[in-house]
Amino acid sequence: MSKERGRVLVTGGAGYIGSVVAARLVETGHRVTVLDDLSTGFREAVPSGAEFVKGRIQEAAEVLDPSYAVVMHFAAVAEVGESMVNPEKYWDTNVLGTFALLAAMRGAGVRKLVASSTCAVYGEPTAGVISTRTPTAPVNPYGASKLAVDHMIAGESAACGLAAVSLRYFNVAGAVASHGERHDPESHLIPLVLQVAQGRREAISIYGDDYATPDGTCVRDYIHVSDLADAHLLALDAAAPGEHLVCNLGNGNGFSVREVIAVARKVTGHPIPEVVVSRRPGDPATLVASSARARERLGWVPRRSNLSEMIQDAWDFAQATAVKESTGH
Ligand SMILES: NC(=O)c1ccc[n+]([C@@H]2O[C@H](COP(=O)([O-])OP(=O)(O)OC[C@H]3O[C@@H](n4cnc5c(N)ncnc54)[C@H](O)[C@@H]3O)[C@@H](O)[C@H]2O)c1
Ligand SMILES: O=c1ccn([C@@H]2O[C@H](COP(=O)(O)OP(=O)(O)O[C@H]3O[C@H](CO)[C@H](O)[C@H](O)[C@H]3O)[C@@H](O)[C@H]2O)c(=O)[nH]1
Repeated sequence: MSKERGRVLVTGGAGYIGSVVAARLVETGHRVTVLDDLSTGFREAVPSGAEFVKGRIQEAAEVLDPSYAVVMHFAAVAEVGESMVNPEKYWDTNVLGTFALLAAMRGAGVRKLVASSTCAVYGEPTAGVISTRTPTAPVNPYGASKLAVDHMIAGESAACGLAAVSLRYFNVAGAVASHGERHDPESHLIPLVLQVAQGRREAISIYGDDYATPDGTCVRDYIHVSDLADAHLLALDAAAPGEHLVCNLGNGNGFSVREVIAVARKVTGHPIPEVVVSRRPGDPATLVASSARARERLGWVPRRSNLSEMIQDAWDFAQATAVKESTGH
């Protein structure tokens, strides 16, 4: 557990991953302020015990002051498909937004940052698992914008002594208590599959079955959001001033789209009909992590690596959310 007990600004703390980490920070005794514009997040996802400021990261200077010890930066636009058709939104929010956040941190003398990065920065590596030594070569504007952010953070660390950690998540899944994946419209595989099981969709569309993978569908490395929260707390004290530490976070196991659907059938007991449609532009065939550096530098060990448990937790969250929506509370 971190020794840090100063104020923490959590950008994007009304979103899926940010709200889970904000809740964990509150539980472990940190004073948390969430800054979120609610563009994709939900006010009710902000944990009780955290202060909430509705606003954009572009205006972070209005919130940050020297009482903050660290910023945890989750706020972003993060849809691969959308980034292919609306790339300027990705440069605007992810790059210009983070640029403004870093300037605000400099102005307020906040010298620690833990930021969300993504496996999308690696593009489509041809061989083996992806380590932090794998060359970065994004194949969509989302990944390109997040790589630009990582470069910006590296420069800030070198020039201004920022202690920074970029955590490159692979495919985040699962839920923790009342915090889970909830986007409107939803685009991610597991919540969509579960919407079929709930009767909210007729079938799950498989985006292509002609990839060079064992069953022809895309392979991803799914990581439980609770394990991600562990890594964020460990990251609080991991970098030295002037250092930009980059770690991958995944389990090192790949599951195809068809395997995910098969596990979801077992978890939900629903037949979950599938239909194969054309590929989604910008999707790499296979993304599987080596998290060796996270283990070495953060002492991080994933504890919830079972896909069936991740989908069970996501299912419990989806069912509880459906009840809340139907009863209004
Ligand atoms: N979900 C994944 O599998 C995954 C994988 C790799 C990386 N990531 C990264 O993790 C982070 C969180 O992703 P998520 O899945 O929780 O997404 P999310 O959409 O649930 O959360 C993002 C939050 O940021 C807020 N936000 C967006 N633009 C903002 C702005 N300009 N100012 C203030 N708030 C703003 C949104 O309202 C939302 O609450 C992102 O940086 C994303 O790139 C996610
Ligand atoms: O209805 C769907 C939705 C998704 N998929 C497939 O399922 C896999 C997973 O797709 P998601 O949309 O759930 O996740 P992505 O792999 O596109 O994206 C995730 O990983 C990215 C990095 O590649 C980003 O970090 C992003 O934020 C994060 O959600 C992909 O092969 C996609 O083609 C389908 O077949 N049908």
